[in-house]
Amino acid sequence: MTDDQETPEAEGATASGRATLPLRPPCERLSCHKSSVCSRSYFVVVMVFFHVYIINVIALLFYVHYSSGQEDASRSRDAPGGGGGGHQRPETRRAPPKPEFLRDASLTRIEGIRVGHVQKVSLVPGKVHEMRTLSLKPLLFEIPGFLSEDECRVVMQLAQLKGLMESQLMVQEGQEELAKELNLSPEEIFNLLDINQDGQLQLHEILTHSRVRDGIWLTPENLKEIYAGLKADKDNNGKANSSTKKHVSLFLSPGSHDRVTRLTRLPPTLVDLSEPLQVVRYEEGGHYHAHHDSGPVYPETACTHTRLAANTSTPFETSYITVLFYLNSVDGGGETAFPVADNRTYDENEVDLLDTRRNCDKSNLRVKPTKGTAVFWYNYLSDGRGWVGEQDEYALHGGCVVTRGTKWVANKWINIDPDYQRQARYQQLVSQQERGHSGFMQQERDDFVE
Ligand SMILES: O=C(O)CCC(=O)C(=O)O
Ligand SMILES: [Fe+2]
Repeated sequence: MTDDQETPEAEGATASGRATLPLRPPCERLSCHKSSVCSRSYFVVVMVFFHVYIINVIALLFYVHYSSGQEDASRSRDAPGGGGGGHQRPETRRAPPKPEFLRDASLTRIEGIRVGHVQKVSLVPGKVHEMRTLSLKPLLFEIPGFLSEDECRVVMQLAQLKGLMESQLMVQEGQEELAKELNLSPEEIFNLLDINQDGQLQLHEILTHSRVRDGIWLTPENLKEIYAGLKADKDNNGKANSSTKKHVSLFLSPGSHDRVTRLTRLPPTLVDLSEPLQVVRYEEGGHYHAHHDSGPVYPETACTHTRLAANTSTPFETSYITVLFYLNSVDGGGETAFPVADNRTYDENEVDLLDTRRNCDKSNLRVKPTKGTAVFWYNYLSDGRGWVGEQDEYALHGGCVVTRGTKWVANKWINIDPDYQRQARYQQLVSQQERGHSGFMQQERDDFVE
């Protein structure tokens, strides 16, 4: 290319005679053009991004607001008297709300970890107990020193006292023998019964221990007779009194279920509504063939403790957890046997594992009765959702023959209906009954005291 071969702009500029402007290279022009186009598109792109960003932020805010609104709605639906207003998820996505009295009723299951594992548990202030895993199938634990010596004695004496009361009411002729066996002074009896230790025996304190048989309770007249028999009613005014006031901690007093509640980590209501402690005494030669503490639940015989609510009480049959207390150390035999614990290998056609008289020695696990020790086990598996599942066939157990001395045990069966809704209805009925009953008790007390 020569010097004459100018660019068209250069030529034009020369021809027009206009002042020659410094020529900008084409690329610069182009760049200028490009820059203006670019800035517009750049602006558009930026604006688009900006809008998308704003829309995203708004959508996010809506989402946060919407989901917290849903939580509030479900919370208010669960709350007592919650109207369930506001946004609600479709019912299919949520289990039906629990009734108020079972809101906290998810059944905690204690982990066994492995056989021999020891975990520390805090059951009473200032004391730590050790809980040892004895088997995983059934989930079975042993807690030495759960009851003090005094508590063991009190439970045994109270059981004897109740035997005496029953004999006074039912079998007059057995009375003297039992009274001798009881070997308690009227004052000691008084102290055992005087739950609040106020030096007076209120009717409800007697009634706490006066369920004679299923559905049969002592009447005020019976109690007057018993008072007279025990010479506790010194003024003969139907109101018992005590001259000495000795403090006896009553394990069976209302609220004494605390320790069991702490041990099992179950909702307190479930423990409180379970049947009362059952004390059993075995003489030499006594035994108890292997059995389950709970039977299958059929709709028509459904959970007998549900029937209690309909005024036909006990026997209870659905023990979710059994807590067994050894009230004395047995001189010979009397172990609690778990024939198939952790291992179901026996040919059960050859060995009758239910027969504790013959086959206790073949049991996979035997617990030696030691005064104050408690063992507890789950008779049911979990349903995986915090409620009672299938019955645990490994929970089979029995009492081996007492070869020397006597054996005293107390059972605390924690009754929970495997049918969650039925348990809920039962608890509702009981709380209604209790509200009505407290009025009745007050009336009875007034009548009795004067
Ligand atoms: O006596 C024992 O060791 C077991 C008692 C028992 O299983 C029961 O009373 O249900
Ligand atoms: Fe049992």
